[in-house]
Amino acid sequence: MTAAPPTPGPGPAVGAAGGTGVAAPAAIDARDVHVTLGGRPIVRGVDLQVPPGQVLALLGANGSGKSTLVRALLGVVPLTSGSVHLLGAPLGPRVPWQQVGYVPQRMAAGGGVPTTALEVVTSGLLHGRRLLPPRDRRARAHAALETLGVGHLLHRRVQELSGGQQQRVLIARALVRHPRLLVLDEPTSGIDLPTQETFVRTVATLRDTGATVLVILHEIGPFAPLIDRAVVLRHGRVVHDGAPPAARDEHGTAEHDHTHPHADPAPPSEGPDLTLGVAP
Ligand SMILES: Nc1ncnc2c1ncn2[C@@H]1O[C@H](COP(=O)(O)OP(=O)(O)OP(=O)(O)O)[C@@H](O)[C@H]1O
Repeated sequence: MTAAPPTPGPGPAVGAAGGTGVAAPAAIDARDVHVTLGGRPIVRGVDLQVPPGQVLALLGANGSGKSTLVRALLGVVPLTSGSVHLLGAPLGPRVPWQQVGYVPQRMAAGGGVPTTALEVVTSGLLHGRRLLPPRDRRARAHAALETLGVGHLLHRRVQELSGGQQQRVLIARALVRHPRLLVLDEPTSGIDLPTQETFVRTVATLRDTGATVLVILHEIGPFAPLIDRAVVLRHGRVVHDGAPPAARDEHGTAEHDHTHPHADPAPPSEGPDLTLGVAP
């Protein structure tokens, strides 16, 4: 019989939990993930292991496959091949979904149906095994909205709210379940600066509780101090994985990260060929 390999397989333990010597599973463990949509390969062989407590920014030009990758990681779009474990469980019913928060990109908070912020946020307390909200749902929804500075909107119809307010309601819906893994798809895009700063404070608070955060960003912007690691996609492949890329040259201002806003320029080529300036 051979000894266990030193490198972990799918669903590995990657860190020590609380000094007990018991290793905690990776929050995300994706191996050789491929996604084809409409006959076109969109995600092409992505490996991504995210240890518990890490704040990871997923960057890349428009159309590089960021949203598709995240949706595949969460089981929203099917994998063409590869494997994904979340919080130690293979993608599927064994994932503790009540501990996973997801804020999709560009979604109207009410989905066009007249509904209040309370109802939207409370829906974040439901999952496959809980079809009725808990009794303390109102207090929990209010607390989540308060975290984002909009507790006073609890009984307002979301259709009457501004884009930034609706975005805060959607984030509150993800936070109300106290996620161990929070995934945000461009939470700050098109949002006013005060709301962006509120998001950053909220993510910092969540990070301090040991949660893992994966955030798709067009601009690292106000998130910069929080980002432990940046992964850059190009044409569905990882072309950088490490420190956040440094802005440079004509893009060398704090306001302009060169991963944005240019569309993924050339047709897919074989192998990664993007050179990025990386902060030491
Ligand atoms: N359901 C789908 N069917 C076919 N093609 C799709 C589908 N969803 C996305 N695509 C294509 O996949 C590519 C990647 O899209 P995706 O939204 O993942 O990129 P992105 O990096 O998140 O872009 P952006 O920054 O603009 O949001 C695009 O060319 C898009 O048109």
